Amino acid sequence: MRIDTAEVTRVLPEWLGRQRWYAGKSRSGSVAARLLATLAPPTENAQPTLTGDREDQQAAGVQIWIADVTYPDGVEHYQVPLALRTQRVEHLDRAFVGSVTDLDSGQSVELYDALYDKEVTGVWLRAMAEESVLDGVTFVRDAAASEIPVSESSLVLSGEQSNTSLVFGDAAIMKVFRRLEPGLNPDIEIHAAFAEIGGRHVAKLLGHVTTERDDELWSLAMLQEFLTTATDGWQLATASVRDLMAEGDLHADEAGGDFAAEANRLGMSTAEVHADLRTAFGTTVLDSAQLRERAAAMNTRLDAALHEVPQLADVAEGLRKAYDDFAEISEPVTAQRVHGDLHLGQVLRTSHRWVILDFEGEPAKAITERQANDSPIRDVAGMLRSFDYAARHQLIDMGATPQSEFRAAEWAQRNRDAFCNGWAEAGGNEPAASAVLLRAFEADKAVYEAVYEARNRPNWLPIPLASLHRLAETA
Ligand SMILES: Nc1ncnc2c1ncn2[C@@H]1O[C@H](COP(=O)(O)OP(=O)(O)O)[C@@H](O)[C@H]1O
Ligand SMILES: O=P(O)(O)O[C@H]1O[C@H](CO)[C@@H](O[C@H]2O[C@H](CO)[C@@H](O)[C@H](O)[C@H]2O)[C@H](O)[C@H]1O
Repeated sequence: MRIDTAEVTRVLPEWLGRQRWYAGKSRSGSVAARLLATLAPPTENAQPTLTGDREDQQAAGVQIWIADVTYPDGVEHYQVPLALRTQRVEHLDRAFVGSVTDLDSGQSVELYDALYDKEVTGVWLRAMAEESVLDGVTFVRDAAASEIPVSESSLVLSGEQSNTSLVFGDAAIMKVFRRLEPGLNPDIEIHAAFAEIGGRHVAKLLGHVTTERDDELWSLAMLQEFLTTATDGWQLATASVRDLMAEGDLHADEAGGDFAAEANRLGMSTAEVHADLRTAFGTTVLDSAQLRERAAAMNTRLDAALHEVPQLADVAEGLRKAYDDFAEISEPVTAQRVHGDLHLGQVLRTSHRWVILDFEGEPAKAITERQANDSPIRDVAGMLRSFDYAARHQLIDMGATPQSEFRAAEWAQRNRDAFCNGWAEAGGNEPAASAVLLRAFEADKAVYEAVYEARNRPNWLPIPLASLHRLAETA
């Protein structure tokens, strides 16, 4: 079975535009498909059927395609693993990408997002367990072969994510990176480093997948142990806010489901992760010239954001003042590897401890930028933003009143303080002592969030905008 690149190029744009992880929705780019690798030819991949249905008995081929999207100011590359089938498959309807023609037989070939096709996802795990190289794609095993659950069936996680994650049984989770860039993905890099130093607050790395092109390494996927008993911080924090709002007039410390003790432990765990990152990668110092450069970059991000979110004009002057204060910090600032996109959706509470996930950094930044050392206050700011989000997002659904606004602000403040105290107690500096850094980082993050919300969840845009008003006023 051979399919024509031009035909794949024809069907991809409409499907891409519907994917949550596709960052190009608000821009017009031209899409060109290219075949990266064939992981399994159609005839060699027949799997025993799960359901016994006839349609499942077709042998699907598996290919990794890349969608190169060209905009006036650059190119983005998206990974699109495709399952090639000879017939439409009803239960895969939501993963249908398009129909093309087999160049050899003239028959129709039905293309599906392979990550939703349970009959083919085992290819990735088997190749990692066997440390295979398939058509230039290298499958690396980072744990014992017995820890790779090759015979488990997969299920795609349905959350709003930048990548696509599949859970195999309840043993492993594979994240397939969607937007690709040259370089070892920091998520793989940091998990591998933590395996060496014995970091306690991350999930175990089981394997990863890379390829080489034009003498550069590209990261395609990462496999980790799946933490079955875990609940994510966003669910726990928003349940606490719901409990509070359901009570008539109680304060956050009086209502059931108070989150502050967990926020405090989360702060401590974050400080331990920062210490592990220092052990693994060392520290550097940001001098005044570098601080000015970072402030200039924040201003540039604000300039770009103003084009997409015109409401930012009301706060721009105050934010620029926060960035000026950052540029004028006179003492050197200690820098290290950081998480880069820390928020409540990136932390899991297991029965033993908080675990931090997804060390990729902000998906919108280049890998080199995400690997650059920064102040760990950047992560503290990210989490503080998340407490604002958890408190305020329910006001969007239920409608804000002066009283609910007040109570949401009180919940956010209580948990922000608890987190900062935990971070300081476990070895971070007191964040309040770094107030200028904290305010600038919070502002920079909330500007990023304003763009993110405008593109993905416009009804949530008021959340970062409200915080930006507060930050602009205090600058
Ligand atoms: N090791 C794990 N164990 C259990 N759940 C996980 C694990 N890793 C990720 N998850 C779940 O998958 C979600 C997405 O993972 P994440 O790494 O944040 O992907 P993305 O880069 O797409 O945002 C997380 O919010 C979490 O709910
Ligand atoms: O997909 P990622 O987890 O890498 O991160 C992106 O999506 C996040 C939303 O899912 C977004 O986070 C923002 O919304 C969260 C609530 O859904 C909130 O807790 C965060 O504080 C807020 O930044 C994140 O910014 C984006 O990079």
